[in-house]
Amino acid sequence: MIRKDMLNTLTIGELEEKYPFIMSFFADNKLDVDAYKASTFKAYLDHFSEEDIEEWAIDTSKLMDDIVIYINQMLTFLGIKEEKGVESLTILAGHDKSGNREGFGELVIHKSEIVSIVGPTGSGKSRLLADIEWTAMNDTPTGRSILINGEEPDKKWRFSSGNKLVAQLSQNMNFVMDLTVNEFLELHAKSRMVENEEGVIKKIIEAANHLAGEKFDLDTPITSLSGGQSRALMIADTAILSTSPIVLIDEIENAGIDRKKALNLLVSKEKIVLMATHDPSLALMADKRIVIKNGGIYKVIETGDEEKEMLIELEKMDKVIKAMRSTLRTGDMIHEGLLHA
Ligand SMILES: Nc1ncnc2c1ncn2[C@@H]1O[C@H](COP(=O)(O)OP(=O)(O)OP(=O)(O)O)[C@@H](O)[C@H]1O
Repeated sequence: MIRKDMLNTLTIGELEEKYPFIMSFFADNKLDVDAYKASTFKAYLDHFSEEDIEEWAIDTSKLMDDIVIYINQMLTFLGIKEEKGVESLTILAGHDKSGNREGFGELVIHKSEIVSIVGPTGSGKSRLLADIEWTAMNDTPTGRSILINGEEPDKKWRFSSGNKLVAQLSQNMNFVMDLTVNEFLELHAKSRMVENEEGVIKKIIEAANHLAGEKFDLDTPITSLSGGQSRALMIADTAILSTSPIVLIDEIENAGIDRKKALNLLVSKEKIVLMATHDPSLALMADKRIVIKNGGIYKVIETGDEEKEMLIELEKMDKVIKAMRSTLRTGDMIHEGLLHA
């Protein structure tokens, strides 16, 4: 469905692409829009002079209403459902903490893309994630705006609890409920009204155990999960159960989970993933990285071939550190041989 305010941003060319039948509306109303494909319909109507309007009895405000009615009636008549999910997320520039405009116009992130957010402590990484979660409309301290599929997002995203735009994995994951893992997942699955609850729960626990160092089962009380286990559970739960098309991760800690597997699990679900991180191997796994400085997006870097090659080296180093960690855990000595593990 189209709303009248959408006519303020969509050009006639875009309208024709989205709603090809609109051409007969222009023809029926004898509107020659050929030279105005790059303008909005409103701008096209505004070009008529007083004389034109009088001579041809053009009622511009009625035409604005009629075009909306026409499009919506045609969509209903043709049985076209426009709910296409979230294909892209656009960040429109705001300003940094000193009020300087951010150094980019707009940044578009597409489905299945991973974007990392890097920057010093306190620079504003969490603030950027919060702007996205709140679908900021120039109403947060940064003055940024967020568009979904290139359009102003529906306010429903802010307030509906079931149909959330964003699933957020935050730094602190403290459970206070007295439930077993199974009860917790059951509650969640019920609230999402999934079919085949049991199968889904099984899938989540399998995925969580795949991520966590130490295994746990469905009867474990969630309050006795370790930091790594609860994080693994939340990641698996978000990837499998959550319908939110955007996942925001505020630093995947090194708390005993395989972060690379975690990321792959989240991304394989055709989601948009943004993660704040200080970790080079995670940052380079992303397609792009946003560098934040003094509260503003300072630059956006594409992860090029050279960096992707470095990622292979980093993975080797990670493996060495992992081997040393498990050597420490089991009470053995660290030795040079581990460097070639
Ligand atoms: N553009 C901005 N204008 C005004 N205030 C901002 C801006 N960006 C961030 N801030 C504020 O600066 C403070 C620090 O930001 P934030 O917590 O996002 O930093 P961070 O990079 O996530 O830090 P850490 O790495 O320690 O988690 C917050 O209070 C935030 O609201």
